[in-house]
Amino acid sequence: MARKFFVGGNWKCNGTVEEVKKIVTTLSEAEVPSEDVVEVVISPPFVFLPLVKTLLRPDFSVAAQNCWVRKGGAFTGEVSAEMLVNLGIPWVILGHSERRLLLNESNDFVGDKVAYALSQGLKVIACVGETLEQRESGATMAVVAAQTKAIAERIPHWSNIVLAYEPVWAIGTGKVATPAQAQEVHTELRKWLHVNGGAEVAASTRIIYGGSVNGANCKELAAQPDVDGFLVGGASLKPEFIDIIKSATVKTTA
Ligand SMILES: O=C(CO)COP(=O)(O)O
Repeated sequence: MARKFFVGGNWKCNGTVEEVKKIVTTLSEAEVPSEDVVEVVISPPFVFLPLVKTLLRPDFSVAAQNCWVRKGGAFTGEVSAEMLVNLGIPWVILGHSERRLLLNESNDFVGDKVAYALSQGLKVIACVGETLEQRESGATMAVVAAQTKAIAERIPHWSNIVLAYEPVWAIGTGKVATPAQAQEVHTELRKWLHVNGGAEVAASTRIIYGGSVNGANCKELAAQPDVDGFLVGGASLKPEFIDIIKSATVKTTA
């Protein structure tokens, strides 16, 4: 099954109403490949989700950056999966390294969140990735496999999940993984999916790369056979995000 190229824009904790309107206008005016070629998902902070959803072009969709691990209730400061569904938000990013590391979200906790979000009908961008220390000690695959396993053992199927490989050392550092480094981990992750989920899951699950992706490096990364798209941070706030969306055509012209 062909894997449609996927480009996510993770705005993280950035933006004002004015900036949101400006970025969304830039996106609306851009000429990009059709929905058949690329799936684009924009992820603003919670407070801007309704505004972005209202203003965004209909061929792009929106994602929240997190949600609560179970049904909503007395959990001050949290936003539940049910609320996202109620607002018509189709996607949620879960397990981002900034939450794993800064907010101590464990593999089990992230796995529980992914399972609950899926059970409520959300689609999930599930993030995995190693720190520099882990990479240098040769633990990359063990780390991402453990993170993926904690998700896999809790979910009924992979059909509504995009797996984002985001090496922590490449996030916000300008130090992008080389195309070979990205391809190597993506291949390993696909093998892991094959062994643990079967041939169909391995062939159809999109594995996207995140970490210092920009307009200049996206094409070479996109050309890697197991790179099915990107999760973009800093560059998703800039006009070069459009070039990153356009890198999807590397797959169709290959
Ligand atoms: O964390 C990321 C996307 O989720 C990547 O961030 P940067 O593109 O800013 O490195």
